[in-house]
Amino acid sequence: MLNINQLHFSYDPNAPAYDFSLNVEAGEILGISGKSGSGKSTLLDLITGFLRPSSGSILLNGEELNALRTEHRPISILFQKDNIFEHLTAQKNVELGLEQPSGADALLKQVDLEGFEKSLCAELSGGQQQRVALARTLGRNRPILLLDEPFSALDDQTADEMRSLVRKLVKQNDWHTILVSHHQKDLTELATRQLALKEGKLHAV
Ligand SMILES: Nc1ncnc2c1ncn2[C@@H]1O[C@H](COP(=O)(O)OP(=O)(O)OP(=O)(O)O)[C@@H](O)[C@H]1O
Repeated sequence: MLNINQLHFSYDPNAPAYDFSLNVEAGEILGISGKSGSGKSTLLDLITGFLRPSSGSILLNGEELNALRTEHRPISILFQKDNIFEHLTAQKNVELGLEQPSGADALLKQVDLEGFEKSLCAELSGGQQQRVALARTLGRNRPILLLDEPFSALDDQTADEMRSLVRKLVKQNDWHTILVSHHQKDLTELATRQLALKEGKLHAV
């Protein structure tokens, strides 16, 4: 279980204060909606450690993550774009996430990219690029997955396919997943539970 308890943060003393509390079970996708500027990126940055809270805790299965530097937190992130190195092949991108460089092809197969191992990522479609990023996520297999508008740059059909794939992988790997999105379809079709971010706090939907 991922527990975020009263994570308190403010950009400066005169700015609005954020106070975040949430829980995510293994294999669950918590959807977070919120208007532009409501603080969705701020929440994700606090979880990854790019921002430091003034108080509160982040616990994964009882273990405190606050003290860990960003690169040591057991977290993968999938953004809308720029998740991969376009000048490298699909295989190389996946290998970057692995401790030993074997196994990338099997991971690419799991995201239906068999036959694209040697393709330059710059030549792949947006959906295929997201699949490469997911293969790398699979290879690292970190227990927390943050999805930041991950399907917004994709056409409807590709976004549908990606939602199915992500749903399957989260379940298979028991990732504690938080999805932030403006897109109602992402939230209704992917999230197992939803919260709305308003005025610095999370509310039940
Ligand atoms: N580095 C910063 N310094 C001061 N204020 C900031 C900083 N970054 C963000 N903010 C402010 O904090 C608020 C929340 O920003 P945040 O980027 O978290 O919103 P968001 O919900 O992710 O928005 P969007 O959906 O547009 O990406 C906004 O009012 C923003 O202007």
